[in-house]
Amino acid sequence: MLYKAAFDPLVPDRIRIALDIRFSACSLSYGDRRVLEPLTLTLSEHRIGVIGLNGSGKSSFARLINGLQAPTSGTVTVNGIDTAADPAAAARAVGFIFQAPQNQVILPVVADDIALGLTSRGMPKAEAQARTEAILDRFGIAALARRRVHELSGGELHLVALASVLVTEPDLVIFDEPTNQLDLKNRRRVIAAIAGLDKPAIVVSHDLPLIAGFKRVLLFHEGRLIADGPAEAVIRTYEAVAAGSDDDGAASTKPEAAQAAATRAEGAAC
Ligand SMILES: Nc1ncnc2c1ncn2[C@@H]1O[C@H](COP(=O)(O)OP(=O)(O)OP(=O)(O)O)[C@@H](O)[C@H]1O
Repeated sequence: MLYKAAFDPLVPDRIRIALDIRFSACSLSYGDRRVLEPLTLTLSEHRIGVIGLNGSGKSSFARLINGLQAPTSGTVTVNGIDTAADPAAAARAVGFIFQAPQNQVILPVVADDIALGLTSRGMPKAEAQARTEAILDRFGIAALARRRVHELSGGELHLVALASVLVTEPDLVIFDEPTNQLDLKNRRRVIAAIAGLDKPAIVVSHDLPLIAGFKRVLLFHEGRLIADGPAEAVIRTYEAVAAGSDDDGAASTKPEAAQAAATRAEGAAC
């Protein structure tokens, strides 16, 4: 089988955590450049994939969800939190694993960095240390506790970043290109960690096998959501969009390709 589902169907619905993300006429511009067209949608699935060509607006969309980016117009709420009105609450509710996880590390030693996320929220040091040990155990990376972060491999770093986000018990985790630049072994470790998550996750990725099997995948093209539905149908649409694009990956100069793809996706998403 070409695409293997990262989503674990064995996680029963009843232990899944509720998720309610609402975009209401939300748009985003950088200066006078519009990068996301007005978008209204509700997300509640346990696993949501976000795909699209380079520069299509995927990361911008993801950053709106945890308040890293405020909308230019409209609103985004996550479990009732308005992300622009209360970005600190949004950041607590939504853990974000960046494309380059080394950028989210503050302290040089792994365990100290993970514990910092707890002590900075007022947790006593002893409890923070105990929780840090527990999460390192859970990811099978206890041996990394006293290692220096800058010495870690890419895959180890992703797992440490995931541990540092999950230890704070967010309602939702967003992964921005979690398998980017990983070798096969580390890619598998990261995919297994995502599959084993008992929390909702949004996965932004060019790694199509990673999101295959997700019930909900969003396809962005030139700042527009052009397909929204089960992975298989949306991936087919994406392949059509990519085929209609220029060789250098820039957006297509043939709008009919995207238009045709979008029309097909509408049917698929129903
Ligand atoms: N801080 C910023 N200031 C100005 N323009 C930005 C900024 N961040 C992103 N952009 C632009 O917004 C557009 C969408 O970028 P975004 O990072 O959301 O795309 P993406 O789909 O995640 O791309 P990729 O797959 O390459 O990571 C791009 O044209 C990008 O250059």
